[in-house]
Amino acid sequence: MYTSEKAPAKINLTLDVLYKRPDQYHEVEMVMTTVDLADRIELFLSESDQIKVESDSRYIPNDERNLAYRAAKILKEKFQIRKGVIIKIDKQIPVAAGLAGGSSDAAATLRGLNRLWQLNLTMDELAAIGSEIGSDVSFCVYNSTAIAKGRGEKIIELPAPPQCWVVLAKPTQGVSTQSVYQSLKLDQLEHPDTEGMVHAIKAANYKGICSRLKNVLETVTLPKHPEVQQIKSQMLRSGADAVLMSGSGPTVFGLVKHESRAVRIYNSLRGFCEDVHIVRMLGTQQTLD
Ligand SMILES: C[C@](O)(CO)[C@H](O)COP(=O)(O)OP(=O)(O)OC[C@H]1O[C@@H](n2ccc(N)nc2=O)[C@H](O)[C@@H]1O
Ligand SMILES: Nc1ncnc2c1ncn2[C@@H]1O[C@H](COP(=O)(O)OP(=O)(O)OP(=O)(O)O)[C@@H](O)[C@H]1O
Repeated sequence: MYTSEKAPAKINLTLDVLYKRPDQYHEVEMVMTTVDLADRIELFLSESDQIKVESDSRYIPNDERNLAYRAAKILKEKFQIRKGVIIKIDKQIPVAAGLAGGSSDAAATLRGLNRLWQLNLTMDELAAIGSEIGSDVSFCVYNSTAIAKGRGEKIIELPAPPQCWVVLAKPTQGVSTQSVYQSLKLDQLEHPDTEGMVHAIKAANYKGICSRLKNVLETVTLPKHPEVQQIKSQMLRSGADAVLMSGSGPTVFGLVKHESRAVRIYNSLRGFCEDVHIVRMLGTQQTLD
C-alpha cells in the first residue's frame, strides 16, 4: 500500500514578535501563505515495524532527526500502530531557508499516514499533533493562508490572496531560526500592521498586501547577512512591487502581477545567487483592484 503528498513551502507576508514567553519561545503573530514550490513525500506501508527515511538530498538527515521521521514516530506511538513505513522525500525546497521545508515534510507525512494507517483524524487533530514537532507544522497541515499566533501553532484560516507571481531567491548560507530569535531586540521593533494585512487579503487588495509586507526578524538577519539586503534591492530595481525576507531567512521573495516581470527579476539575479525560483501563491481569488 502506498500514498503520496505534496509538501509546499510557505512564505511570511507579516511576522511580528510580541514578547518572550517563560517557555523560552516567543509569542508571535504572523500571516503566512503557501507557494507552489513543493517537496514530494511518498509513503510505503511496510510490515517491518520500522520507520525509514530515504532522500536524495545531502542537506537533510535520514534518521530520527528528520522531521518527517518524527511525525511518523509520534503517530505510531500515540495510536499504537504495529506496521512500519518507508518515507521517500523528493527535496525541492531549499533547506534552512525560512520556507518551512522540514515542517511541511512533517505535515505531509501526518496527512499521508492519516490515510495509510486509516486513523480518520481531522485536520485540527493533525495540526495539534504537528505542534509537538515544531512551531510551523500546524500551519503546514492546513496548507492554506492563515494568521498564526501563540508560538505559531494557533491557526486562523484566511481566504487565499489574489493571484500573483512570487520570485524566491535564497543566498547560499543557511540561517539558524533559534539564533535569530535569540538575537532579537524586542524593545526596538517596529511592528507590522497585521490587521491591515488580514483586511487586504480578505478584500483581495494586491496593493494593500504589497504595502504591508513586514518581518521583524529582518532586524537580525539583514545586518548579519548583507547579501539578503543586496537581493532585496536588486529585486526592487528590476521591478518587484514589494520584497521581504521569509521567516528567519535568508530567502527573499518579491511579488509581481505579471509573469514577464517575474522573468526579468529572475534573470537579473543571475550572478547574485544560485537558488532562484519563480512560483505562484497557491491562491485562486481574482484581483479586484
Ligand atoms: C521563523 C518561523 O519559521 C516563522 O514562520 C517560525 O517562527 C519558526 O518555526 P520552526 O522552525 O518550526 O520553529 P521550532 O522548530 O519550533 O523552533 C526553533 C527555535 O526557534 C525559536 N522559536 C521558535 C518559534 C517561536 N515562536 N519562538 C521561538 O523563540 C526557539 O528558540 C526554538 O528552539
Ligand atoms: N525533512 C526535512 N527537510 C528539511 N530540513 C530538515 C528535515 N528534517 C530535519 N531537517 C533539519 O531542520 C533544519 C531546518 O530546516 P528547514 O528547511 O525546515 O528550515 P526553515 O525553512 O528555516 O524552517 P522554518 O521556516 O520552519 O524555520 C535543517 O537544519 C535540517 O537539517
